[in-house]
Amino acid sequence: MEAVRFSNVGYAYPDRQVLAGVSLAFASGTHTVLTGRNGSGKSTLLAMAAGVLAPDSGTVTTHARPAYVIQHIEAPATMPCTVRQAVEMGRWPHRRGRPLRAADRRVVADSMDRMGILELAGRQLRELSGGQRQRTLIAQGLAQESTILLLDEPTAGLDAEAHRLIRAAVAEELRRGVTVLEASHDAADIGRADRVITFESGRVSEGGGNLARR
Ligand SMILES: Nc1ncnc2c1ncn2[C@@H]1O[C@H](COP(=O)(O)OP(=O)(O)OP(=O)(O)O)[C@@H](O)[C@H]1O
Repeated sequence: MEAVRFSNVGYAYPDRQVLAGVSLAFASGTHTVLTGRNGSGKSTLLAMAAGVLAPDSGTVTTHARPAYVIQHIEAPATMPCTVRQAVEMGRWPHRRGRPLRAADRRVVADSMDRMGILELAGRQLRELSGGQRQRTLIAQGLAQESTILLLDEPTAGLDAEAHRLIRAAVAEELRRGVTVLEASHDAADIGRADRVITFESGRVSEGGGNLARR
């Protein structure tokens, strides 16, 4: 089964072509790390997988509604909202307008626990450090209980404990059959992946990863 497919995808911002002729398919339940220089197009590809950017050419097919976790530096830090409320937003796709139920609250608490932020539940987002905000966004992504998890540099700038929690959460999602696409520059993250895709000058190449080694 396939979770996401890019077919001959091109994308340009007004002053630069970022991706050209990219064709990739991601099998369900696999873990792929997207790597490559700053500005090589990893975030752009994740945004297209999430459906928040449409390709200029080619097609992107996503076989489920993904949970998309942007980097905390991309998120408004001053939004008047507590950590718990931010993670509860992850339940929106399940609620469809109904109030939060006990089962939703359990998922929210479990997601905060997995990111080690239970004790921050009542804090405003503006009162958090960058790493704490990043953990909150990831907890919001986990609370979505999606079958596709898109993570944009989830461990960048985080301490060793946060890094460990995120790796454990990714491993648990993979055990549950979730497909994980993750942009990362981290050698340890890259070493754990089933597939490693390197971005360069609008193109992608494949190499390394446990699938390639099998
Ligand atoms: N909204 C935008 N308008 C114009 N150019 C943009 C925009 N967003 C990104 N870019 C440019 O597109 C290119 C690809 O950006 P992208 O964020 O996809 O790269 P990346 O590989 O994720 O980089 P990083 O490792 O720094 O996160 C970069 O050169 C960037 O400057």
